[in-house]
Amino acid sequence: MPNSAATNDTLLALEAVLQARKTADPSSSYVAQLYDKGLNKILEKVGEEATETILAAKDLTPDHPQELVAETADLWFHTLVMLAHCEVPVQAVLQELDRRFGLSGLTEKAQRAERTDNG
Ligand SMILES: N=c1c2ncn([C@@H]3O[C@H](COP(=O)(O)OP(=O)(O)OP(=O)(O)O)[C@@H](O)[C@H]3O)c2ncn1[C@@H]1O[C@H](COP(=O)(O)O)[C@@H](O)[C@H]1O
Repeated sequence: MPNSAATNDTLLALEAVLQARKTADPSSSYVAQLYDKGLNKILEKVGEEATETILAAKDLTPDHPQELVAETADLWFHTLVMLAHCEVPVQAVLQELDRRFGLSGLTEKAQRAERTDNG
């Protein structure tokens, strides 16, 4: 089973913090401020960070990867806030990636088309 314990531990520890922030005072927490502003604001941030990640990748020079690393971290962080707000566990996404692991995207796409054809 493909699994990076360090990566999963970090994501799951962060998820626990994001859950705890649901009862935090917005004046003391960026995450609580996002929850307070609601889903549209969270989605706006996900879109903004996705755009910034794309721009960082386009401007990437091999000896300076840090900007792309930082923007990708911002994007992942805001998607985790989105999942927490929507009550979707991070574990469900990790399990879905594990389920897909080793399955070619082309094979999966063909299976999807077959399922659609069969109603
Ligand atoms: N990983 C992060 C993290 N990554 C990015 N950010 C914040 O996300 C924001 C995104 O950057 P922007 O420049 O777009 O922010 P901004 O201009 O203030 O945003 P807007 O006013 O435009 O909405 C910044 O304020 C970053 O500090 C994060 N804030 C929090 N975390 C984690 O979440 C935990 C809880 O945070 P708090 O709820 O603030 O305690 C922290 O301990 C961290 O582990």
